[in-house]
Amino acid sequence: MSEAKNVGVLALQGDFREHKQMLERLGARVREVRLPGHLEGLGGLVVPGGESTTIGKLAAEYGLDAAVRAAYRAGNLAVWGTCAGAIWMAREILDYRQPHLGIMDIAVRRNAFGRQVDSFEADLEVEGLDAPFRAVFIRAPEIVRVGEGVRVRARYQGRVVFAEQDRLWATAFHPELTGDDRLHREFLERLVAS
Ligand SMILES: NC(=O)CC[C@H](N)C(=O)O
Repeated sequence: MSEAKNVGVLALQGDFREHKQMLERLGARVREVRLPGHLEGLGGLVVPGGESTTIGKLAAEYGLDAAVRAAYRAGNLAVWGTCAGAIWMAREILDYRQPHLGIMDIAVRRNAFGRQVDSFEADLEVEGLDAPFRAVFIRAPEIVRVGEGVRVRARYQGRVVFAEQDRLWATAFHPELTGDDRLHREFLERLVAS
């Protein structure tokens, strides 16, 4: 990468440190975002996995949901939600009422891959990548509906686990937990330099 990109990780709850480390290894300047003011000057924001109800409540309490929505609509923020982060981004969450960002035209079902298997790994064919991506699923959601402007980039057993809409990404899996940094690299490369 020729120039450092300014990117944030939402650091309210969940495994934001793993994302931060991976982004820093790729040469990005990474800021932990806990308050609306921390969004200033960022080209992208990664929302980690964790517990989507907790993330949603804390984000609402600190005014971060409104601030992220505004920054996205102003046209200068890319947002990537992973697992709980993807749930937070979804317009619709099946069966639950919880505060969320709701900017991405998808519907998700939490904990969609069965109670008996809390976590598993799988090699996914991801559109745009030339070799399979080892994906870690931990009590993962499924993307059950995608709107018209949404591109499906990966499925697992026919179910959507990676969706892209404009500057928004939602992955049901955890791309920060293996050494494979191809998606973090692509996310950074696409950001407008700031
Ligand atoms: N690994 C994760 O982020 C799990 C998400 C969690 N099951 C939720 O619904 O919030």
